[in-house]
Amino acid sequence: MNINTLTKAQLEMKKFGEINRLNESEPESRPHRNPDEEILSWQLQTVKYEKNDITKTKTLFLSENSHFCSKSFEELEPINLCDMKVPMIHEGKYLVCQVKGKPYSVIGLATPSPYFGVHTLIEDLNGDIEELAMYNFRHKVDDVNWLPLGTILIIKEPWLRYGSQSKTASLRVDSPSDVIFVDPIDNEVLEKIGATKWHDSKLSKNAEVWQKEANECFKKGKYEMALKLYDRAIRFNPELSVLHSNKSLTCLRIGAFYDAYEAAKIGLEKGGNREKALYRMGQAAYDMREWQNAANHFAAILLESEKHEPQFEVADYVGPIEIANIPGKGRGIIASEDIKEGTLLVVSKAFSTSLCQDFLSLLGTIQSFKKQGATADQLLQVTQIMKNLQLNPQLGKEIYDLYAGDLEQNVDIPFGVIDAARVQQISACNTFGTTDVGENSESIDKIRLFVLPSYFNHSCIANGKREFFHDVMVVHATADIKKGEEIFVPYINLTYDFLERKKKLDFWKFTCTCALCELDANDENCLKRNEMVKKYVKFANGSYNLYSIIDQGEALLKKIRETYVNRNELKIVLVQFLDTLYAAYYDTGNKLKCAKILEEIISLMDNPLKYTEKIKTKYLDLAHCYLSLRNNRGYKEMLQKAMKLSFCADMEHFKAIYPMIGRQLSVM
Ligand SMILES: C[S@@+](CC[C@H](N)C(=O)[O-])C[C@H]1O[C@@H](n2cnc3c(N)ncnc32)[C@H](O)[C@@H]1O
Repeated sequence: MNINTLTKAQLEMKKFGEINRLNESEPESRPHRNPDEEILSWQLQTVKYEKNDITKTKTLFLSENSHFCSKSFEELEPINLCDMKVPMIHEGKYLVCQVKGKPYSVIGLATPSPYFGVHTLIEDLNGDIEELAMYNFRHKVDDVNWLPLGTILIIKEPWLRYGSQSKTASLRVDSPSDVIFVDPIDNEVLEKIGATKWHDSKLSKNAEVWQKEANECFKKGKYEMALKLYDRAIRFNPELSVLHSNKSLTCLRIGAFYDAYEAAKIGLEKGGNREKALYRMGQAAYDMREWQNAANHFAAILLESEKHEPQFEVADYVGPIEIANIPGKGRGIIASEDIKEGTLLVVSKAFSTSLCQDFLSLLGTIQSFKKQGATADQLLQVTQIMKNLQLNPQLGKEIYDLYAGDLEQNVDIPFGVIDAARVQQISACNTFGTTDVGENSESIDKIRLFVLPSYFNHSCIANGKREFFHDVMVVHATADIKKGEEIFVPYINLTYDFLERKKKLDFWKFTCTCALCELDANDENCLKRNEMVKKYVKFANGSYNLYSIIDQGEALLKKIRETYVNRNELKIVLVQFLDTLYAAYYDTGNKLKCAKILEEIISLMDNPLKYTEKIKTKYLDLAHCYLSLRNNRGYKEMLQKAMKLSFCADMEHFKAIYPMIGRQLSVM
């Protein structure tokens, strides 16, 4: 290809390829940088950006390899920049440094999902200067204030490599557990790392001064800063109970639940307010998923105080199921006893959620580089998981046990260590786009990671069904299941045809062998049928003539029926087609015809697929039709069926959890 015809993105990819090769070359001594020149040029660049109001977030390509240090700080030896090589991971070493350049944010484009990060300039103990890229530390892309100038860092096993934009060396950190932040007032640590010259002797040694500052930060919602300052105050006066109590509340606000629990407990031991401490411990235990422990604390408050009602939320529930090894599928979930259709199997609160309000228009850049799953919501999910793990390292084991794609399973990751590449894989393999019950099924805008439900394998014809109520997943049995049988949930929407289903499932790298996929794979009419429907849908969408849509639809319906003559079950495409035709008849007001079509759809789907969201609404549509046709018995019967398929005990329950249906019922 002529170089002139290459697009900007292609050129960048080409350059990226060259730099990748460079990063596989033999390590050489790190090129020296002139500290004064580097700092000056960094400052000039920052001024230029600010003056021209250029976005301070840059996008760059990242190589797929990643590194994390599994050793504790005590096991490492110091190293300085002048003794480093490039490209090289300096295993067994740590680098002490201080932030010297105003950071700017970056989005690193990597597979399977991108990383948020910041770029800055650091100085080591000898005064040497290097660039540093730190990924996965914060959730918000444009937030760089957490890394102010002068911050003292210890980087475990520093990784010096050639950057993706230029051939200059820079340090890269992917896993937040590879950096230790040092308080400039903490002489003990500074002495240990030989950095007493950075000790800030002008700072007060009075705990109450720091308590006051921490309280101010807390009031302004700057919780991370508040936490740092409470810790500083505690260093100067560990006996002051209120410091621990305030620290506990701050930890709750940022989601560090185990620390919140410990701090409240210490506050209580040191004579702090009992009710507050019990409440905070209860809240923290709830978030630690220690349901009974949480309930005990709330009950204690209730017993001891008449003033407050305890706050109730759902607890996780595990029905008669267990995790087991399934040949050819890794692990899966099986029934631990005979299960009846409709049984509640799991209630699970999400471990983390990518919140749609965190989407920034800027993240559109990521979507344009989208590969499989490399979407902005994946990125948010990955940073959320890492944040949760960083704040609650106790949760590491259950997360690292989850399926991680091609990465080796059952590796030992030490407590508190974050393996960024693994988290990325876990997020890609186990998070699913979810639609809350009662929401429009088109609005899939949140992805969430659940722990136990991640062990369900997929089947299009499943015997389990999951539903989402905000960050809670509920799974029910949709068929009778025998003890020892595997329980599946569908990962994808069944309105997709065979090829589309196959394509979607390729993302999880397996081929579904359920009855529907087997039938479709061996059905010589499958592709022809799908093509006919696609062509018709295109025509119907582009036509305003209802009667011509119906005429052509009826003609095609005949042909579709013919393609199914040798097949007696799971005629999904016929169902989809009837549904399209139903919509056209609905617009003509022909209720009798509508009822007939809906009756056929329902009879064709009288198998576990009747639980799919779309079919459930067909029962309601039919109820609607029967009502117009003054068939009251039929109306009540269909409502009862829709309610049963929603796993609801009675009509009030049905309306409460499906407000959309409730509204629909009220206009019937
Ligand atoms: C969310 S995990 C499910 C739990 C996983 N099997 C484990 O061992 O932890 C998704 C992965 O499970 C496997 N899987 C799920 N359904 C499968 C199926 N029907 N056949 C084969 N493998 C399947 C695929 O490797 C997929 O990427």
